[in-house]
Amino acid sequence: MSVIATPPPQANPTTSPAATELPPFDGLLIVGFGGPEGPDEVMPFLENVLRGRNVPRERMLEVAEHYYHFGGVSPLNNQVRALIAELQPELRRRGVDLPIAWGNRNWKPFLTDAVRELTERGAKRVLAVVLAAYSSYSSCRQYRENVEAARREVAANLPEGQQMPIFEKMRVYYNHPDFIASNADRVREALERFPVEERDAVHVAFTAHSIPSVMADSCNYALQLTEACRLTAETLGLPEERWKLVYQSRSGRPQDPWLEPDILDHLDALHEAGVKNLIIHPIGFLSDHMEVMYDLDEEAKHRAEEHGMRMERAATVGVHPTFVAMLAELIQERITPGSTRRAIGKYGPSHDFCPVNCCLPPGRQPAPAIGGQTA
Ligand SMILES: CC1=C(CCC(=O)O)c2cc3nc(cc4[nH]c(cc5[nH]c(cc1n2)c(C)c5CCC(=O)O)c(CCC(=O)O)c4C)C(CCC(=O)O)=C3C
Ligand SMILES: [Fe+2]
Repeated sequence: MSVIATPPPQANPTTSPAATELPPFDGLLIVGFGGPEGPDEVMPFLENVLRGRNVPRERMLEVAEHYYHFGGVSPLNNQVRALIAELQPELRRRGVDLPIAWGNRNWKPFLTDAVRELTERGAKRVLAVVLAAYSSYSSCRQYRENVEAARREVAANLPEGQQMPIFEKMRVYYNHPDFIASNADRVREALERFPVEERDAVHVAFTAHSIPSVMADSCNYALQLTEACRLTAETLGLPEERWKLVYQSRSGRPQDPWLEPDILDHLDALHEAGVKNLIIHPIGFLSDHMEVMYDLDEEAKHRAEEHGMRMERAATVGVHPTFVAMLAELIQERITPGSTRRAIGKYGPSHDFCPVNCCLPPGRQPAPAIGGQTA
């Protein structure tokens, strides 16, 4: 365990630079994963995703085929554009009027350009809104490192008279009441596609991106996912024996353990158990991007059909108004010192500043990152 200095008592229970020393937030950075928008972009995008990773070339070529199957276009970038288009007026309605820039880890528009844009606009303190609801190396720390790397790149070529902004990261929100409410709504929408008399027997498989077991051991990813599923099921009145958290989109080398069970194995098990009706809800993702379209709507759908099962895929939260309102609330909360920090369930609101070595897999050198505790 790392030793973390006890923070002073404050509304925000994390160690941060004394708020009085800092300028107010004056910019928002939306941080996404990125996806290709044409066939020529698929391979360079995948090279970016997998640089330095233990993922065999065959897996990369296989995933390239998933993208080509849809014309080489991931829907992800357009989904982020749609989300920002909803978020902007929602923020303005709340009296929050900050410039927004958007940048991705793996593809255009890149983070470095977004950081440069905010810097050129004279931003002094920027809140990074990462489009991921749970903590893990992939979904939290790596984004924090990516923003810091972008910040350094921009800082290295800073025109005279310009100053670099400070960057912080918004907390994860897997247990925010409005995140849970939006997910529950999505499952309900799918449930309504079943005949009324069958609804009481429909099973729900919640899915999330699998990650390597060593990565999972160093973070609360599975714990947070389990809690989000539990809270969503509770909201729906869904008994424990009718839902399960499973994983999808396993990558990596076959010999390395990743989080299980896989959705396809789960479909086999449900079939064995005589289950006829299933909803798959990708609670681990925020939009219906390529891994949802391919791994669920193609692969899992096909497996369900082989088993003679009815499978309905629930939508991700996407631009659900309650989800958009939650993002706006979290932004408002963070830029307004002393705000109430809403969360439900067992764990309370997640930290604003990540502890030292938060989500750091063993053997990985900590790279410089934004949004960490300073004491
Ligand atoms: C936790 C997590 C999230 C959720 C949090 C978040 O949203 O960030 C997520 C999201 C996404 N993952 C995505 C795509 C891919 N992920 C890959 C590979 C990997 N993902 C991982 C984890 C996660 N991934 C990991 C541990 C790897 C192995 C390589 C590594 O250690 O980094 C690969 C490589 C090929 C392969 O699948 O092997 C691709 C193409 C897309 C975009 C889809 C589109 O284009 O529409 C999105 C939103
Ligand atoms: Fe991924």
